[in-house]
Amino acid sequence: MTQATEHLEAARYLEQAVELAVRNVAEGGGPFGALVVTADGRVHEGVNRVTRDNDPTAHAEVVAIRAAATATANFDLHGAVLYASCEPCPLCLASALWARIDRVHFAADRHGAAAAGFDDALFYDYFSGTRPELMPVTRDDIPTSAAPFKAWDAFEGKTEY
Ligand SMILES: Nc1ccnc(=O)[nH]1
Repeated sequence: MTQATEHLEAARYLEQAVELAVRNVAEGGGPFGALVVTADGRVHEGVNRVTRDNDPTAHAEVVAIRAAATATANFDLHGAVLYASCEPCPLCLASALWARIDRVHFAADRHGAAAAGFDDALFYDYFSGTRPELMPVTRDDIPTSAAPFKAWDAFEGKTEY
């Protein structure tokens, strides 16, 4: 696919993601929508459901990834593309990495989200190491720390991911 054709395809899916986001606001959700297009060409939708489900992890991108994994009965979404109405936050990027998604396209960016009152840019700062005070993370090593990995290593029936 040429770059121009890829951009046109991305724009088409991003318009859909933005439509989902706009509709979701009227339905009481956050202003975010996302699509996962799996390798088979099927389109899996997600909208932000944080406040309606009392689920702080229910970002549009995560909801779309969950829908795609459920519909394809596979935790590995390689060959899939994520389209998001807004730049995916670190949670969503990590989710896409774990899902083995090929690539990501987004429309608005973290600064647009910040202007609307969302903390995406702030959390990017946390991960870049400039705002460690937002949430201290401490290691407390204990004698059994390695036991789960030893159990995993020894277990013959494991499903690796
Ligand atoms: N990029 C996003 C930020 C916040 N909520 C979402 O659903 N998506």
